[in-house]
Amino acid sequence: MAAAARTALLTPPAGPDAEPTETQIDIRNVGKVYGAGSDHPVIALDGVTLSIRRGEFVSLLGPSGCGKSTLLNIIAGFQSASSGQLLQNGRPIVKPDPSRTVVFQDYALFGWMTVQQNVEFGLKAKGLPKARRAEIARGLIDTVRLTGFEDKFPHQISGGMKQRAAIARALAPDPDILLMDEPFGALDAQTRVLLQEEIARISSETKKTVVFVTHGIDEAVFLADRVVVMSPRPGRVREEVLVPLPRPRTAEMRSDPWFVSTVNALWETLKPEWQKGE
Ligand SMILES: Nc1ncnc2c1ncn2[C@@H]1O[C@H](COP(=O)(O)OP(=O)(O)OP(=O)(O)O)[C@@H](O)[C@H]1O
Repeated sequence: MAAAARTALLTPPAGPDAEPTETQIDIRNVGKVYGAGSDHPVIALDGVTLSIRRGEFVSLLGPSGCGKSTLLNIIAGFQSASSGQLLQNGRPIVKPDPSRTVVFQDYALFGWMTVQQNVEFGLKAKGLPKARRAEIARGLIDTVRLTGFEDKFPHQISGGMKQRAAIARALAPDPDILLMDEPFGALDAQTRVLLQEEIARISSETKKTVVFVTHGIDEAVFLADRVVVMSPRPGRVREEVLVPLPRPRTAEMRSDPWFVSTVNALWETLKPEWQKGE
């Protein structure tokens, strides 16, 4: 992307509608080496520094293998960084925690549980009485527009519905941070667009902090307040694009001139790397 355009896009929103500025996730100079000490160590991340504000929707965009999932797993607490520091509200992230939940590409629903039971599962750790769990789960099932499918098992519903159920389950513990790893990657193009609109709506309504990993440039821009573009491996933050589109995001915004030109500019920047990674 041209430097002038990038500078313009990086101008923060100001005035009464400006987003709150409280840092929720602070990633400081994080590196990750797989197989350190082996003959073939893989440097997945190198010096990643990123601050994410409470309530912000950040898309992590980059070519295959640049370390997006690694970074997400480190934020989740599933993996540890090899170097650097990761803080949530000023405290080190050392293990998984219900304040950060994850939605994966492959849904990760329990096949032997109904939609309702899957969503309730996310509430078990809270120690709530059964009736209250059922009530909260019904509300979340309604939020993701799955009412009427509570008693279906995962094999009885479509991929898009499975992902809606997985989103409801991830929202169940009322996390501060929702981490999404290519959540729509396995869905057909139409379902993907519909679910993008749903997650845009849900994230606006619930005001969660969202970190969304994707290869999809238009998806990254459509959903995010900020697109963080990563370099090819070893992954570093290569550029950041602030998205000035208002919320709630609507389908028409995909034809907004700013949206179209930004997606095109990002594609021109990333195309050579995508081609190399093919
Ligand atoms: N457990 C592991 N052991 C060794 N290398 C790994 C491991 N996990 C990931 N890697 C390597 O680290 C690099 C980053 O992987 P990662 O999955 O984080 O990238 P990504 O950007 O999410 O890729 P994709 O978009 O294809 O999912 C890749 O080269 C990958 O092969």
